[in-house]
Amino acid sequence: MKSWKRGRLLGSGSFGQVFLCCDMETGKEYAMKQVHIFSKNSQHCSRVLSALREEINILKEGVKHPHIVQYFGCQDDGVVFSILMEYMPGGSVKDQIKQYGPLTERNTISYTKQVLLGLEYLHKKSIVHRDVKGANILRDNEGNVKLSDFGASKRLQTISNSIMQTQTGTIYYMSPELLDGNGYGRKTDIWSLGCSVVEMLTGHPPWHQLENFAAIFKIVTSDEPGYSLPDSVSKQARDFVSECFTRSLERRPTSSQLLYHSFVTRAQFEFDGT
Ligand SMILES: Nc1ncnc2c1ncn2[C@@H]1O[C@H](COP(=O)(O)OP(=O)(O)OP(=O)(O)O)[C@@H](O)[C@H]1O
Repeated sequence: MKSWKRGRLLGSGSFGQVFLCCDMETGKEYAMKQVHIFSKNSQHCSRVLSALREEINILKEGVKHPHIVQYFGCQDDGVVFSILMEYMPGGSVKDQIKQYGPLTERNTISYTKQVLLGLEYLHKKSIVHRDVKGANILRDNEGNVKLSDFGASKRLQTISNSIMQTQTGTIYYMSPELLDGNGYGRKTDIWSLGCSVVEMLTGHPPWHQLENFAAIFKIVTSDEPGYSLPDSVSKQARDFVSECFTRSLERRPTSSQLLYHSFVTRAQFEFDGT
């Protein structure tokens, strides 16, 4: 990564910043996520760093899909850990909502289908994304989206010394089983996808009006997540979201099953008149 030059700041997250950067040999642009390393001399931190390097090398070689942001490598100089990845010029779906407001149903269908294809690919490889949300669905300039920030991001949190380390905002996308201490599984991503579809259609995930602690309580104890979709939203969309919010893990559908849901399959003929 010798010939890289760092460009403008693309955005900041809970524990790092993402910069545009350019390979001066080829002129190709990439995104570089940088995290300041906390207590780099501690044994724990160096263990996490080497696990992170290993993980990114595996992701770089073994995870390639049109709806997954590609990792290209990583480096650290003892102070900053940098991950080089595919540049998505449209920013995130969260950025889109911030700038233009909630998405139309048609746009939501298109993004949801693409995210499902990415999730199906990851899940078939036994990879759980763990952080599906609008901020991690990145856009090109032509209506295509890709999932970013999987796997490695939890380790980045461990090595980071960011004052924003508490992942504010992420709690709203977490499933009841995760908050109950039963860990992550593929079905957890499906719950978070449901939250992301609510975010696309309304601008916010369920329970967004509550503080973190109150939101956790509601997610764990309520039969139905707290959201209300606009009147114009179709029955298919409502049914898709409530399927994602099935509390029983066995009954909650998989990404492959959801790809056959009428919400995503009807897009072509209903909207394009074909
Ligand atoms: N590959 C990329 N291409 C273009 N922009 C990106 C890319 N990755 C991230 N960004 C921009 O940088 C912002 C910060 O990304 P980052 O992954 O650090 O945090 P986040 O996912 O928004 O939040 P959190 O860290 O809480 O999960 C994103 O919201 C997006 O606008």
